[in-house]
Amino acid sequence: MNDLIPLVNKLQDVFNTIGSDQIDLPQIVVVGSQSSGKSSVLETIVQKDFLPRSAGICTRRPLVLQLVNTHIGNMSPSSASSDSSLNETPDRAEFLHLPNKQFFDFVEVRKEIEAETARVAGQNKAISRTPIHLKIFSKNVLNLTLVDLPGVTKIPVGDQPTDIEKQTRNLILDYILKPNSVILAVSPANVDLANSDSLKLARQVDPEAKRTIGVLTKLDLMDAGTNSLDILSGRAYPLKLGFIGVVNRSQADIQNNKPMAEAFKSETEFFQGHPAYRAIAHRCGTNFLAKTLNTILMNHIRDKLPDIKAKLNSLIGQTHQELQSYGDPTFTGKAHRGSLILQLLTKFASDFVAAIDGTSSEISTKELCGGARIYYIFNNVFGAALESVNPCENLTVQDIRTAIRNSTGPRPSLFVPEIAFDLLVKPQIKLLESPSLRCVELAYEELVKICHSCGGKDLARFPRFHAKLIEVVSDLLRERLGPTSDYVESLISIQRSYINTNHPDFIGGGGAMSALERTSQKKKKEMERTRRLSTVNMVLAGNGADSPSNREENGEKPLTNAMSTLTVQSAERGEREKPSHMTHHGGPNNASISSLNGSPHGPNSGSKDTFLNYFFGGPQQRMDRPILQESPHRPGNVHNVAKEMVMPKTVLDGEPLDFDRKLDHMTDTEEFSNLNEREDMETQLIRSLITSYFNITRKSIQDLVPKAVMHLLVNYSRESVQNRLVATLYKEELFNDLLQEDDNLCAERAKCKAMLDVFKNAFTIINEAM
Ligand SMILES: Nc1nc2c(ncn2[C@@H]2O[C@H](COP(=O)(O)OP(=O)(O)OP(=O)(O)O)[C@@H](O)[C@H]2O)c(=O)[nH]1
Repeated sequence: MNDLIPLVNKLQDVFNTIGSDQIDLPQIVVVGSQSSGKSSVLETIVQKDFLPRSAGICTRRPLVLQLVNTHIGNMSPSSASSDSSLNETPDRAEFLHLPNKQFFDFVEVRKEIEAETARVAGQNKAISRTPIHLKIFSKNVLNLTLVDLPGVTKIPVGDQPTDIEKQTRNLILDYILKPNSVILAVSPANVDLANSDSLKLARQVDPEAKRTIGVLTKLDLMDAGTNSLDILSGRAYPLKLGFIGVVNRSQADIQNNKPMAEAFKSETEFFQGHPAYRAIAHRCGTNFLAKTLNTILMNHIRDKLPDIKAKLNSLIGQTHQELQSYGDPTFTGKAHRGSLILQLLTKFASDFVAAIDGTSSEISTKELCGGARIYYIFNNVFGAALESVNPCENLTVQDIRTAIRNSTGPRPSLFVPEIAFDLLVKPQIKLLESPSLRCVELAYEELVKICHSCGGKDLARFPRFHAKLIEVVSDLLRERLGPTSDYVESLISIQRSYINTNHPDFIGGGGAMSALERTSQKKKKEMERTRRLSTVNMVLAGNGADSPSNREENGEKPLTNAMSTLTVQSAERGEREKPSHMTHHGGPNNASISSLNGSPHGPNSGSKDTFLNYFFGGPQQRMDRPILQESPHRPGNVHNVAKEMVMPKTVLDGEPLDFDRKLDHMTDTEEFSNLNEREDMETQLIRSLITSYFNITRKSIQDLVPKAVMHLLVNYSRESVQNRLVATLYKEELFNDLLQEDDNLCAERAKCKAMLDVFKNAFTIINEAM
């Protein structure tokens, strides 16, 4: 049983070698406010002057103190040569940070503690969390493991930081929070217990007071007539482990170098001679405290050992697993290099393919990744980008009019020419190029991202190999980016190279006209309604009516007039051009006129035969476009209307034409702002034709670009990645370089290996002891 404390000391030693605090080993933690007498208690237990003493704060680093009783043979393995020599060994001390040095002079021990404290915590009054490990071998001590902590301070002194109180409290809490710590709460008897910092802290972490043992110091300094019997007998403040009263050396005793043995004697005399404590003297004093602590610690260890063993078992499992994750260094040897390279390379390639296909085992449930992101790019990003393009983007009235004029050449504009539509729609199709190329880029960027996430933990071990794999796949992707972008660019060029007005979905001239007519009629009706309302208002106001003739005088021509004009022209063209399927008669094409003017045949019957249908794809004319020829039959009225559209008004009116001025105004927007009704109609017509054709092209681009990206970029790289990697990297001369392990990883593996050894060692120690 008495071997249990050395056992924990052994475990502590083992864990100290790797600085691991994963196992919460049973230990006694000494807690108290500054100058409450903590160090004095420890010194009395050890029966040696070995701790720093000064006016201010002395303990500035945790001191883990292992007391080893040499009388019963509890020597450290390093120093124990034979059992017979044990009793002859003088008391000595060893520091963990000075493994090869033994201290026989305890003044030197104190100096070393001071120097080591200053080395880490500095020369001022600051504190540090790094513990000092000290082992004392003596025949006068009982086996114990105690931790002396800095005392709780309230006000910073000297160079102490302003939050010194918080720092100290946190440090103390770190130690006493561990469930396997027994709290030795030191309180000076000459201060009211209600103000005891140590008991307050202990209660925070041990509210049931199960693992707190109280120590009352300075009982000799209590006011005359007062005593702490209530506390010591457990009536004032109940603790399961009880209170023990001690009397340490006073400052004067220390200064006078009062020997420990004498201090012991004085303490015993104090309790035995004190009227209040005489009855409990056998349960007071440092000697009794040391014995009690020894028993408490042993019982505590005995209780906790099965848990510690179980914890060690699981730690061994975890650490073993972690060690495996760093890879086995033996497999990088010459005999295995080739197969290792091939295995990692194949894993990388299959990760890449799996990420694209969405079959990866590490698929995220938090965000879109891999192939799903490519799908998202196609359907959402690219789709939305295409949808946002306005078919008539940057297309002003002026552009349309200029295009119409330019496309008629030196001749006056008679019809809305196909060439103008062609001229105008091509640059609009070009607007689809930029989002399409961006779609290629985005898919490319996604593939690059995918390749960066491939390889997993196995490859983290070989950073150079990983980087090389990424480089090769990135090169492959970059190679494919050019051809894919070129192809997509040519898809747009293909669309622009031939404007297929025969496309079944194209609205055509007839459709556009009908739509326009519907809109204009709607507008007209609205205008009529407004006029009627205003007429009523005027009549009511006693004013003249706004007759239709008046309106025409004011230059307001009904829209249908212009439509009729266009239709009449179309009839005339029909006459002149005589498509083979049309009947050859002298007058205008009545069917067309009637259809545009809302004939009972409806817009879908005769309207297809208007001149616009002819140009922009009326079903009958699409296949057999007639040759233009001058018709000898031109009814006067039609001729005049057409003439009016062809000839500038000034010429008709006989006014002299100022050519220079007209030339200046050719590109003047003002000219376009005063469009006549027919010109307005033409512009609107062109716009709706462009929109219709653009929408057809957009739909087809939206369909073709993702297909091209999948075929030329995604599927290509997916299928060729493995071959490319093997061809580029599976080369004997590269193996050494590729299999260079990461330095950090090697260090981590070594640390992990050491940890595993420690856990295994600790497990064996416990197994042997139990
Ligand atoms: N008379 C008397 N003086 C004591 C007793 N215990 C401690 N002292 C004195 O109180 C002062 C502080 O004691 P320490 O043991 O240094 O107190 P500490 O809690 O370790 O102090 P820090 O480590 O600085 O927090 C010293 O001068 C001791 O001599 C006691 O039981 N009786």
